[in-house]
Amino acid sequence: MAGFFKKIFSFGKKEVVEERVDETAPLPPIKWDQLDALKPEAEQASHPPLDGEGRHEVTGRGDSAADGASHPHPRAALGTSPIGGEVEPAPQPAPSHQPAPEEPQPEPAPAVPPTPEPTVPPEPEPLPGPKPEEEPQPAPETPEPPSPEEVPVPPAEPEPTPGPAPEPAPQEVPVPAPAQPDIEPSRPEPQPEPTPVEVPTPPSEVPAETPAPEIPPAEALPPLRQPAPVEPQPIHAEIAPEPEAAPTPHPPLDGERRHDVAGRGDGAEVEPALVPTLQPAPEPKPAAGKVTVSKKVEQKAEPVKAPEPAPRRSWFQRMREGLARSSRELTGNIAGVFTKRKLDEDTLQDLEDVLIRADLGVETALRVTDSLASSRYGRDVSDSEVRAVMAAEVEKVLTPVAKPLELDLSHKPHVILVVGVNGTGKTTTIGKLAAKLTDGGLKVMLAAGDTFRAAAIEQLKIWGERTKSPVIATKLGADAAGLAYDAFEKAKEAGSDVLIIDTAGRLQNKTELMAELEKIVRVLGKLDPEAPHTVLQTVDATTGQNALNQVEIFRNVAGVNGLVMTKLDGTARGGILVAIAAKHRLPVYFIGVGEQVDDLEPFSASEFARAIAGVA
Ligand SMILES: Nc1nc2c(ncn2[C@@H]2O[C@H](COP(=O)(O)OP(=O)(O)OP(=O)(O)O)[C@@H](O)[C@H]2O)c(=O)[nH]1
Repeated sequence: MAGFFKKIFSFGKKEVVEERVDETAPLPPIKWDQLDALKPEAEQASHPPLDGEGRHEVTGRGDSAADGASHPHPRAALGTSPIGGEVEPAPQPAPSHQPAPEEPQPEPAPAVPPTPEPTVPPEPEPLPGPKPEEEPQPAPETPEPPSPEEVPVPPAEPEPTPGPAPEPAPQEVPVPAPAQPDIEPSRPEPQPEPTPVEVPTPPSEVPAETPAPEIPPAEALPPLRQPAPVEPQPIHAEIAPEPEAAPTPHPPLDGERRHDVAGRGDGAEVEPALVPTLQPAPEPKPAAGKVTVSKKVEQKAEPVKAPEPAPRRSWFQRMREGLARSSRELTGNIAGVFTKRKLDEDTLQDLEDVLIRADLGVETALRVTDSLASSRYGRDVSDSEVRAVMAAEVEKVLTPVAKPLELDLSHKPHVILVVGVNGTGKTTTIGKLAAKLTDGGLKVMLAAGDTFRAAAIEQLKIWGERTKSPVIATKLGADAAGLAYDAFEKAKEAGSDVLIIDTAGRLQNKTELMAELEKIVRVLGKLDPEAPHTVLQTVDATTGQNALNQVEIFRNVAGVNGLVMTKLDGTARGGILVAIAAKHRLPVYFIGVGEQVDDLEPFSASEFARAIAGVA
């Protein structure tokens, strides 16, 4: 018996060792009788062999299918190393397990976000750490990618598996293509390509997995799964910078990190957004440029005020324009005389007539013709040569009278008595002169001595306001001499530098005029024997030859010692000034070429002579 048992036991071992080959051979002769008797014992004997490793392998295979649940755990725990190498020979069980891991795979795709989330906190470190840990999972899955290719086997199994993990795997599993979709869900577009599908999956990850293509295609599968984890990594890397951007506040949170990150990103973005919003606020500050617009508008308004600049033309320009009529008439007549004609007695006589008609006076006309005859008699002479000679001779006449007005401020005040015919511009000239003096820092007082005309009083008050000069006035028709006396005293009391006295200019009663002017001079002399220190006569250039008589009268009655030629603008009779200067030899201090305050300029003999002669 003992020997029999030994044989059987040893036989059994042989069978076990030799497996099926030995079993086929011996089965026909012996087995049935002995085995039937031995069966219970064999079963009893089977328990002891449990310790043997060989049964483990067998049972292990048989149990593996039944144990399903238990195996998945060890696989998950064991990782790829044991199973991975053996799995190839036993693919079926592996797929059963694979679907389970596959399920996690589809899950990883959705779950991927969580994986990155945990990885997020340790961005640099966790990345390497989680990779090896996750790799075991992808490793079992790595066979899966071939399984999708081999899918025919797994599809039946994945269907049962759908029970455990129904959602993604089952529907996708039935067809190998769906298995790909399993991968695809995590990576959508690559699906159309079968194995390349995996490649396409990496392409999304390509940047990180570029090394994977270097690995042979068989291994490409594992890298494919790795890329899946890798993908989140780059994502983390990408996300990482964001949290870095706004890391400080929320440091730790894993899953929330992304949320936080997103939140941070949002927050961080929000802050910058706020900042830019704040910046736009400062930008509007530069947008203060808008303010400039309003300023421009103001500037536009200003030019509206600037119509006055028109009279800003230079004095000489204004004088030339003012004498234009006089010059045109004169030069035109001269040209008519000397067109293709030699200088002879007739031409000289014609020229003399032209100059006299231009109010230059006989004396000045003779000076010009004499000058031409002495140098150019019997020669062809152009009108320009004639005008040049005329300008030179006129200048010679005017130069002695072209003197600046000098005020002796040793007299307090320096009294200026302004006389002239009505309407020649006395009051206006007083206002212009007061403006010059006050602008020069002198203290000026005005006296409204024309008591016969109310408008003259009011007009002087206006000029007083413009020039900030006090105006001494009395009731209409009052004694002009009495007013002059009072104004002189007040000017002394006020410490005025200059007192300017306006007077009436009635010529219809020469006796009354002379009596009044003499009285004013006499009264002023009581306060200062030398007053009035300056007696200015305004001469209206438009009056022509009458100006010569006016200067004659006022010079005799009031002791005029200086002239102001007014209204030279727009008259054709400016030559009268030359005639007056030649006859009376009185200083011409100023000439008036307009009604504005600055239309009073010192007289220049040269400029006036060239202007009236039409010489540039
Ligand atoms: N175009 C021009 N007009 C002038 C000039 N000077 C004065 N006028 C004008 O001539 C007019 C008479 O000027 P007034 O200053 O009142 O003359 P006035 O001699 O004081 O006259 P009465 O007060 O009546 O004695 C006014 O309309 C002045 O604006 C000038 O140089 N050129």
